[in-house]
Amino acid sequence: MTAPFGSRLRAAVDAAGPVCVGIDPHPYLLESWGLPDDAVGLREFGVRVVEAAAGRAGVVKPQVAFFERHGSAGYAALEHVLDRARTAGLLVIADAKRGDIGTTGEAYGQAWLTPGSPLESDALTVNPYLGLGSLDPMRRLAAQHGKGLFVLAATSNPEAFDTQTSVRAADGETVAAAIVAGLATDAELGSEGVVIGATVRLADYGIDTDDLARLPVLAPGFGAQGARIRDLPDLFGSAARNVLVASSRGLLDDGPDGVAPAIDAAREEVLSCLA
Ligand SMILES: O=c1ccn([C@@H]2O[C@H](COP(=O)(O)O)[C@@H](O)[C@H]2O)c(=O)[nH]1
Repeated sequence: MTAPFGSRLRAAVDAAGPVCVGIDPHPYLLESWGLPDDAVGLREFGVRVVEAAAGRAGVVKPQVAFFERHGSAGYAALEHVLDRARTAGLLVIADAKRGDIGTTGEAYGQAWLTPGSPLESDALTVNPYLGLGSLDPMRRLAAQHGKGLFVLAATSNPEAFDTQTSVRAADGETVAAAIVAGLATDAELGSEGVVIGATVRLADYGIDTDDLARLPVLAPGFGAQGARIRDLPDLFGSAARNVLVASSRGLLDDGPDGVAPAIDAAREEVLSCLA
């Protein structure tokens, strides 16, 4: 029986640190890495990031969209990268932001969260804006298979602000805070987590750091989007130890030989600011 995702995440972070390495093969990165913008280039790019991340970070996060650009060949490349990452002992969060009505959502869960599926990952980013309840089939599948979900709550992109800070009821709770409140907190570190951009201020969303005490927090926005690792304690307070410090371009921009040093530097900076 596989251990729950939350426990596996805690163990991975304790062993290798809280940096979550994005695998985002942007066309400009493929070119600067000397790789073709095709399935061969995607596969090589992903494998090089995995090799740099193994032992230096606990978690990688492939951005599915960049693989999807190349259709079925891109998906074959992604399957290879997922397998290499999991074989290397890295936890994989597939950043696909899936969400749909329940029956279709169940099929997404089967694709990404079922053991033996070609796209099997350890966790998946999911979109609750068709209603948190629409995620129930995926939540059941994740729990059944020891997988994780990261539910979009307060995303790093500025244009999400109005929707996610909307007050939905007389009690003044925001949409984002309601999503956080709706997640399972049945373990010291649960298997249902949230996506909260490192570019946002929790107070604007009515989210208290205590609300995050038992939730893994996937925090994109470090690096290229402007968030700074040294601000982690100010951004997340008492929940900072639950945060996966996610960065893609910031770790990838210096070319294939720059990835390992960039991960090392990020990990050291996180550990020193949390010490
Ligand atoms: O709120 C969110 C949710 C997901 N992302 C994703 O993270 C990476 C960020 O890439 P950078 O190069 O570090 O900016 C990317 O895959 C996004 O789709 C996010 O940025 N914000």
